[in-house]
Amino acid sequence: MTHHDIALIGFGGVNRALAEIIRDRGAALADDLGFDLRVVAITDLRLGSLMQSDGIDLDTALAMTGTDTFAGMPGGDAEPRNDYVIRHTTADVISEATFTNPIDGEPAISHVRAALESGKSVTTTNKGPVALASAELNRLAAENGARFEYEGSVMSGTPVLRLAGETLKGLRISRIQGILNGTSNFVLGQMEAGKSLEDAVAEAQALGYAEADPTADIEGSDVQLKVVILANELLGAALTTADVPRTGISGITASDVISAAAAGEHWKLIGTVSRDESSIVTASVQPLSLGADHPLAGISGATNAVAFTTDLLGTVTMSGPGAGRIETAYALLSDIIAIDAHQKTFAGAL
Ligand SMILES: NC(=O)C1=CN([C@@H]2O[C@H](COP(=O)(O)OP(=O)(O)OC[C@H]3O[C@@H](n4cnc5c(N)ncnc54)[C@H](O)[C@@H]3O)[C@@H](O)[C@H]2O)C=CC1
Ligand SMILES: N[C@@H](CC=O)C(=O)O
Repeated sequence: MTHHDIALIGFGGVNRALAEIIRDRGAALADDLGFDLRVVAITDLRLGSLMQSDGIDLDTALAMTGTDTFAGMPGGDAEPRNDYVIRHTTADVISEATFTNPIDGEPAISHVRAALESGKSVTTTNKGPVALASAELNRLAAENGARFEYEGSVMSGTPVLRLAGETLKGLRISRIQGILNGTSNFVLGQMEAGKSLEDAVAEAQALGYAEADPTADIEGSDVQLKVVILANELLGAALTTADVPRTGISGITASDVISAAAAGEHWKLIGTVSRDESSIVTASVQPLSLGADHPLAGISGATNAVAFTTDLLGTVTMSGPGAGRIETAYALLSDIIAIDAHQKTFAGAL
């Protein structure tokens, strides 16, 4: 049986949900997947840091709230000490799930860099490092014999990056169009049902869908990061957020949404990536009112969907959860499974 020790950097909704999965399903996962998981370090802005190389008691950690602190526990400290913990933990996998910073990706980029420099693999749902530094971080991973995995950075637990990256090979994709933000899609649906934008955002926050600053969801910068990731990962582009014009949904009024619905249409925040005949890739983010015949028109709630326009298959649409604690934690687990599989393949090849 193989073992993976995990360090959780940021102990909010998503990494807590990963800890719950490990606590509640660890034994079943070991039977199914052939490896054991153990959490040996946790850091968080509010709780501080905890390093216990023989495994942290997850019931105790999960019972802690934002007013508690790890200080006073064996291996505990009131400060997160992210860099120290990442470099010195006995974990072989670092799970980075701190706030996404859409401007410069920090401090998450530094967390990922520190992990990879010390030969530890990384799983992350944080869009900043992936959209803003994936070339450097993938290079660093390769140089240090580690893996950088980020399935949950687009469409939460729905495996769009691996699915499209593997199963659409050999097709020419000319367009990727998607509903890529669960919060804004949920909010637009709630507005159709008569709720105010503010009340709908508060509900999305309570459900664990929204960013720490939900402006990123409403004003489109979250989708901007995701279209950069799709363009660069799946179309081999080298876009940055500066290349992607963006308009969010704050200008869409309740009456816009209700009158569109009366005409059989639905407002959606749409991210689009296009590749022309000369392979020039462009991208944008904007709200569009979609007619009922559009493949994305019926996607509701926090569900996300992506329609790929291809030469040999026409349009291929993938949909699934786009936000949520457990759904997103599954993406982290799927990355750990990929890291394990890669290590076993590599060991088998030696
Ligand atoms: N919640 C969701 O549905 C999804 C979230 N994500 C991404 O996953 C990441 C985590 O999301 P959530 O857990 O929902 O967010 P959250 O806001 O619930 O948790 C983030 C945690 O990180 C901690 N933190 C922030 N900066 C830190 C730092 N410098 N050092 C140590 N701890 C720090 C905070 O104290 C908080 O506990 C975010 O980057 C988010 O964009 C991605 C896909 C879906
Ligand atoms: N806040 C985001 C979470 C996933 O990236 C969303 O609502 O889609």
